[in-house]
Amino acid sequence: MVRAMNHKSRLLSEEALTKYRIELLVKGTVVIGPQILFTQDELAKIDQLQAEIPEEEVREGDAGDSHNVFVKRVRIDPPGRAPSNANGAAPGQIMELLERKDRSFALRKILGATSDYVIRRCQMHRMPPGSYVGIHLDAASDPDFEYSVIVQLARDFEGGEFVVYPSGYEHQVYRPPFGAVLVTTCRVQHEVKPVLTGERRSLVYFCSKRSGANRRIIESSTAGL
Ligand SMILES: O=C(O)CCC(=O)C(=O)O
Ligand SMILES: [Fe+2]
Repeated sequence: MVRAMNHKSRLLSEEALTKYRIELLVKGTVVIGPQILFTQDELAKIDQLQAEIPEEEVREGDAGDSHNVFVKRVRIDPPGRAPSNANGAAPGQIMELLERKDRSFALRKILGATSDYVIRRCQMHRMPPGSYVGIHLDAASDPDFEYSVIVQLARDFEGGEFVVYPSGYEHQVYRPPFGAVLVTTCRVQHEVKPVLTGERRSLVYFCSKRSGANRRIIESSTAGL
């Protein structure tokens, strides 16, 4: 029994993982409920570590899209360079927590990979009232981004819905609760609606099968020739 467990996720049954996998394939987005991928203790640890990371205000996205959000960088993925953890001890500790074996195994199954995905970029968002993230495509930041994983870190806020716009389908509106994890493909446009009251906070990471330099600059310079 114990031996069999070694090859499985301790977080979820094979059946549950398959159910999430299918929903992600069919809809492009899936929400994994609270207390499944992250325990309360892990969320508290992330909260404690993030206090040490400096915050910047971001008003423009990588593709000129409009945002209004406070960002803490955990792992950066600059064009033309390989991803690296942001300075200081806390980013490395958050990455270590995200990459724990059971969680990586469960995510790999949900994302449908035979080998581990790498986390190319990771950041935390704080959105007081009036903040929003305009419509954008995550793959515009890095063409190798495949899935974004968004952990909900706040309980009390209104607005801030996550809206996806699959081409040829009705848009979908998500309001995941505290501790839930929303996984979405980086090839579908989406936005975060303005926060109305309270404060929305999230931890966002972008997964890819490729670990080399961000190919964004190379692609755009080729396009310009
Ligand atoms: O904070 C979030 O919920 C995700 C925002 C987003 O779409 C992004 O960072 O690409
Ligand atoms: Fe996004």
